[in-house]
Amino acid sequence: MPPYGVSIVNLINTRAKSDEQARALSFKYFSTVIASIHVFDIGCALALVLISCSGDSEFSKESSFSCVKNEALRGFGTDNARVGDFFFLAVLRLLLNPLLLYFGIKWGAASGKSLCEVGCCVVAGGKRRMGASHGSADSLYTPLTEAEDGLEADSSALLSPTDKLSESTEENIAAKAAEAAMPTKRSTNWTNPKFTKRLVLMMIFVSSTSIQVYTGLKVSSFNFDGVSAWFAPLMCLTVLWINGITYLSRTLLEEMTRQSGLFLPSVHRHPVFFESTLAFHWCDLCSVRINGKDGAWRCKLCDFDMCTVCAARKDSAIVSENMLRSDKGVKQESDIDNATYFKRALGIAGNEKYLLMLSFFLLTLYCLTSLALPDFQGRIIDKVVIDEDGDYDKDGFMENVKIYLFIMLSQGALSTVYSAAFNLVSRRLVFHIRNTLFRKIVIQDVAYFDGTESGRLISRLTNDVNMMMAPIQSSLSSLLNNIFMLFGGVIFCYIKSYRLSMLAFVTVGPIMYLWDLYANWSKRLNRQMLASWAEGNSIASQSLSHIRTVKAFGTEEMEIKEYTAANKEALRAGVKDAWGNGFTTALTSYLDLGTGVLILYYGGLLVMDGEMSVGELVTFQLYWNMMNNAYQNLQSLVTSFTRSAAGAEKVFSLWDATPDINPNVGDDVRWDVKGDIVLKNVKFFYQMRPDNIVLGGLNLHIPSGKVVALVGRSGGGKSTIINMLMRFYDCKEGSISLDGRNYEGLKVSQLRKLFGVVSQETELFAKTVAENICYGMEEGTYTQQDIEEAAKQAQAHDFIMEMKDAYKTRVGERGSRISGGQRQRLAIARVFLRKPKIILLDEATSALDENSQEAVQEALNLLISKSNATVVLVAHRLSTVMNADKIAVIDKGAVLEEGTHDELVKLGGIYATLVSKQNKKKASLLNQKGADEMEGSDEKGKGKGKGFDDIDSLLASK
Ligand SMILES: Nc1ncnc2c1ncn2[C@@H]1O[C@H](COP(=O)(O)OP(=O)(O)OP(=O)(O)O)[C@@H](O)[C@H]1O
Repeated sequence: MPPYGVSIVNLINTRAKSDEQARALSFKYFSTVIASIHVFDIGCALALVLISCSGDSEFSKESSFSCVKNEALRGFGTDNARVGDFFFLAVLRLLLNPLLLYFGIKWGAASGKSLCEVGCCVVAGGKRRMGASHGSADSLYTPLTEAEDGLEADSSALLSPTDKLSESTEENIAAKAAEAAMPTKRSTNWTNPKFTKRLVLMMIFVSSTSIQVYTGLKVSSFNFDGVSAWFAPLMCLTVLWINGITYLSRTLLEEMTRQSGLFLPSVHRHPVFFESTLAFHWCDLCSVRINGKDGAWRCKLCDFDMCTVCAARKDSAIVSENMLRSDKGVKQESDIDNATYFKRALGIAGNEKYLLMLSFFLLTLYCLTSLALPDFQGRIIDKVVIDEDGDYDKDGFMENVKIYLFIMLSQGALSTVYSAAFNLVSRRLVFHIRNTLFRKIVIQDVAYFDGTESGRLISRLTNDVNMMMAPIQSSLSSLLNNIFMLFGGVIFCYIKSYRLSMLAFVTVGPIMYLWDLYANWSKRLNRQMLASWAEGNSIASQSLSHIRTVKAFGTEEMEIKEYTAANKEALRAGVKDAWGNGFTTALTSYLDLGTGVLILYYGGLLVMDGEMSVGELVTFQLYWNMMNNAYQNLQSLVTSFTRSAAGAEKVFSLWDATPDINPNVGDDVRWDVKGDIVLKNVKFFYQMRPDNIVLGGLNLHIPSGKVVALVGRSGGGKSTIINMLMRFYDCKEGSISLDGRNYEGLKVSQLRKLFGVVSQETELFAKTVAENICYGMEEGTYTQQDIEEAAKQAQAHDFIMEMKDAYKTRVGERGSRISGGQRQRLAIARVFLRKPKIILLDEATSALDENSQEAVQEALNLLISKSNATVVLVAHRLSTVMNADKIAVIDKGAVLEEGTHDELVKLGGIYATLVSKQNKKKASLLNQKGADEMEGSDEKGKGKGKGFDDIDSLLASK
């Protein structure tokens, strides 16, 4: 039995929109079914009494009412031919069960208030608060980054979007949440809800097991001679009703008395439940490790954890990581329940429908052969037993052996073909899903990647797809197989001997109950164990990836100690679980074995009485085992299926998500682009930091063919302007136009082809130098000579030729095998090769040392002078911007000054101050250098010239 079982209640919970609704739904469904079963139960018992009454000549003379009354009172003790006790016990169940449930729910309910009661719903309120949605009507957005009245209505909405999200509740919800979810103190008095609940659960278990044992024994020893043929099935049904009522009542009680869950539809699709022991996990919203002392919220259906801090934050739904977001905000993930998942998965499998149908057909045949086998095994045994005439039926024996052999061989062949067919379907599906999903990920907006870790995306491509495919790959076939075996097993058991079945079924309830108890306990331990392993892995991977630092600091022993401690924690939980598992296995095995012994003992008696043959007894045993195994397999399959649906939810959400900046939507860029760009009243903030308004109404004209330099304080928004020019993001307000055409109306895949970019940190691929230079160019549009020419212009050819494999040298992941300056020159070579209309240089030399800077700067100067392109240059040194056609001083998201160098110096503003500071600094450095030279010290002056024209340090100096 899997420790992470998913119950019917969990599935019902996913349909609710609040905790109260979840319980109300569970109550409605469960109580209706329980009440119906009670009606059937009483009906069955009454039918037994009536049949017994009408068939008895002694009673038929009496009035029907007194006949029923008398019959209902008889049957206990030695009166084995009467069924009044069945009626009496059914009435007892009808009275006792609701009473126990009532007390259990009333006094066993967890005392903590629901989170919504204490105000945590403010987090969930994203959806509730915001009615309007972005974009098109069919958009799935939960419009979290937008205030209710829209950005246009009020610029303050843009300036502090999170303020708009806050409602009056500013209390410390985390503390309240924890308090609400804290289990009540341990005590064993009657007022303790936990104790009361356990007591009631125990009473339900004991009462139902005793009634079941009594019923089983009664049926097995009942004298069926001369009674109606309806007696047997009606009595058998009684056992089914008892088991049903017990299981449903227990589940209902657990659900109605559990701690309150939390529904945060804007953060996670399923309800989450507080777990005080959840440690070593990582919060899925902030990626911070969960502190063991605080506990956390956990989804029972999928692997989603949320720390108490995130649960308390009112902006969790806006800035949380790993949410499905596009340029305009967080999108709501698709709501995929088991049925939808199944339909969609089959929809994808639609291309393979013939193969799939063939697999199902073969599987059905396989199941039928499996169900036929035990019967023939029994027949063969019967043929080797001496019959009444003291003979063996040799012919019959041979015939049955032949049929058995034939069925076995066909079964083998069928299983080979159907599993091969299923395998084929699943492999083709995985191929299709992976390709489509990668495509879907790559086309997402840059905003999506801002809030997602690449590791998660890789996991989505691998783990989530695998998890989602698991049922189709293997479970689907075994699901059908086991359903067949379960129902077939039960039916054949009853056909072979309902008396034996009745007796054997007595043990099913207790076995299920014990496994249930163990599963709940083991679940906690297993989570602890997995979390400790994850912790160990994290320690190992961190120390191995930073092995030089570990060695330099001599912290090998410390790392080993931490790693061992995490593993020790896992071992501790593992040992506990092993004991628990051993104990439960022993107990349930005894019950299982007990059932086996019971079957053999009572079956033996039936054989001796001539009621069944030896072969039939063996057949019964085989069907019983078949049914038992199928039941256990189904338990884990349902869980795996539900978990797959949870994995599929993420995959399908991404599958369905269309980016707001769709690369292939918009007008073609067909005209002869001049490169004249106008930014008009552009307002912008990044989604992950909506409180930080980066551009607050920026206006800037970038004339075609000119060099425009952006200067200003770090964090002022210069790189953001470059991002906006590349249309990585759209403006929240205002507009950008290219040659008079609105950016947002243009096809972005074509727009981006107009640009050549050299950024602060050049990202190279783990490919060869040549492949990196021509990255993104269509084959046939360039030659090797073009690549080399571009490299020469970018001052990269010499260092490339110095490498052993020259242009075929592989540069390593992110270009790690070459220096920063060399990487930049390859980036410049890319631009030379592409010959773009617009060149964006975003502090291309800032991450380099003095020597590399010079070489790269030279290459850049050449690039600027040779190309007729429009150039936007973000610079951190005054010397690089002085020759620009236009200099714009950017600070706090606005253009403070603009003009040529001379104009700005004349203006006497910030830029002029920078220039005069630079001049002073230069003079003082020269003086210092002169003094040093006179003192004969070379060392003192070293490095002081560095950054004398660095804009940031000039702005910082007084
Ligand atoms: N992806 C992002 N998500 C959230 N905030 C961001 C992101 N990128 C930048 N910021 C923030 O936006 C503001 C402007 O950043 P930007 O990189 O545009 O400044 P900059 O002027 O280019 O600075 P620098 O000269 O240091 O590169 C900063 O406050 C920065 O912290």
